[in-house]
Amino acid sequence: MKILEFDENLKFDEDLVLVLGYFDGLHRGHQALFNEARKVATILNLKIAVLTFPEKPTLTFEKFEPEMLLKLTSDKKRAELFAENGVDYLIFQDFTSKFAHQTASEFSENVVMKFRPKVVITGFDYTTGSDMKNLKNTEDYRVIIIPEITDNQGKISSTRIRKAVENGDIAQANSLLGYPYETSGLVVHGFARGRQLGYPTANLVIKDYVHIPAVGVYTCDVIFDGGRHRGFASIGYNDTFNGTEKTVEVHIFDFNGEIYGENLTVLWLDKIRDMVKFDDIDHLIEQMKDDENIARNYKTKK
Ligand SMILES: Cc1cc2nc3c(=O)[nH]c(=O)nc-3n(C[C@H](O)[C@H](O)[C@H](O)COP(=O)(O)O)c2cc1C
Ligand SMILES: Nc1ncnc2c1ncn2[C@@H]1O[C@H](COP(=O)(O)OP(=O)(O)OP(=O)(O)O)[C@@H](O)[C@H]1O
Repeated sequence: MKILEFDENLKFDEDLVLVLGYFDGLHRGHQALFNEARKVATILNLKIAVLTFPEKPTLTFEKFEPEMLLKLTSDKKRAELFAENGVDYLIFQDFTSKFAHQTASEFSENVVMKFRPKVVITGFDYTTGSDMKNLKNTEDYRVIIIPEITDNQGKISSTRIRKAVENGDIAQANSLLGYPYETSGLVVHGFARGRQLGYPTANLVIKDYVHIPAVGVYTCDVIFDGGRHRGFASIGYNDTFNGTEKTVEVHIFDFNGEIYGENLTVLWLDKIRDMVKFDDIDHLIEQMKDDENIARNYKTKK
C-alpha cells in the first residue's frame, strides 16, 4: 500500500475505485465499504484508493477540546487496517476550512476527479461539500452508496465504539469493531511490587493519543516476541497501595522474563471487574487468583 498526501497534481496510472471517509477504527460499518470496494475492484480490474483525513473533521467545525484528538487506533495501526482491507493507495488531505467550504460539485471537480475514478464508494450518511449533498453519478464515475450497517442498538459507528471503550465495555467495542480493541505501549519500570504479589506486571506507557479502556481489570492477549500470549491487565490507580498515578499494567501468564524497553500490544478481550481498594495484600492476591481463572478460561470468539 502506498501512502500519499493529496495534491492537485496527483496522477494515477491505474484505474481506481475511490472510497471516501474518515474511518476511525475501521469498524464493521467501514468494512462493508471495503468489502464492496474489493468486489468492484476484482470485477472491473481496479486498484482501491482511499481519500481520508489525518484528524477528525469535527476539529474544523467545533470548539477545540483535547479529547477531539483522541483516536481508536494509532496512525500506524490505522494504516495497517487499511492495508488489511485491501487498500492500494491511502491518500491524506487536511480537513481545512477551505476544503470543507467547497460545494458538492466543486468537491467532485477539484478532488474526486483528480483520481479519475471509475467508481466512488461512500456510506449512506456521507455528505460532501458545504451544501451537504450525497455524491451523484456523473459521466465519469459511478457512485455506490452502502446502506447502513446496524446491530440491535442502531448504526455501528466510531462514536459508539469510543463510548464503549471509555466505559470499559470491551465486549461491546469488540463486537462493533469486528476485531479486538488494542493498545500498544512501551514497557517501563513501576514500583516492582507485582513480583511480591506473585504476578509481575509490565507497566506500559502509552505514547499514542488513543482512547484507553476505563479503569478496571481485564482479560487480554499480549503480542510480543512474535507471539500472542494470554494475560490479565489492570488499568487504574493501584488503590490498595494508595497510588496517585493511573497505570496500565499487564501480567503475561507463564512468562517471567525482563521486557523493559519492549513495545507490547495488548488486545483487550473482556472486562473482569472494577478496581477494588483491598484492606491488605493477601485479599488482593486472593482476588487476582480468581481473576486469573477467569482470564485463562476466556475463549476468544474467532
Ligand atoms: C489482573 C490485575 C488485577 C489487579 N487488581 C487490583 C485491584 O483490584 N486493586 C488494586 O489496588 N490493585 C490491583 N492491581 C494492581 C496491583 O496493585 C499492581 O499490579 C501492583 O501494585 C504492582 O505494581 P507495580 O508494577 O507498579 O509494582 C491489579 C493488577 C493486575 C495485574
Ligand atoms: N454503520 C455504517 N454503515 C454504512 N456505512 C457506514 C457506517 N458507518 C460509517 N459508514 C460510512 O463510512 C465512511 C466513514 O464514516 P465515518 O468515519 O464518519 O464513520 P462513523 O462511524 O460514522 O464515525 P462517527 O461515529 O465519528 O460519526 C462514510 O462514508 C460513512 O458513511
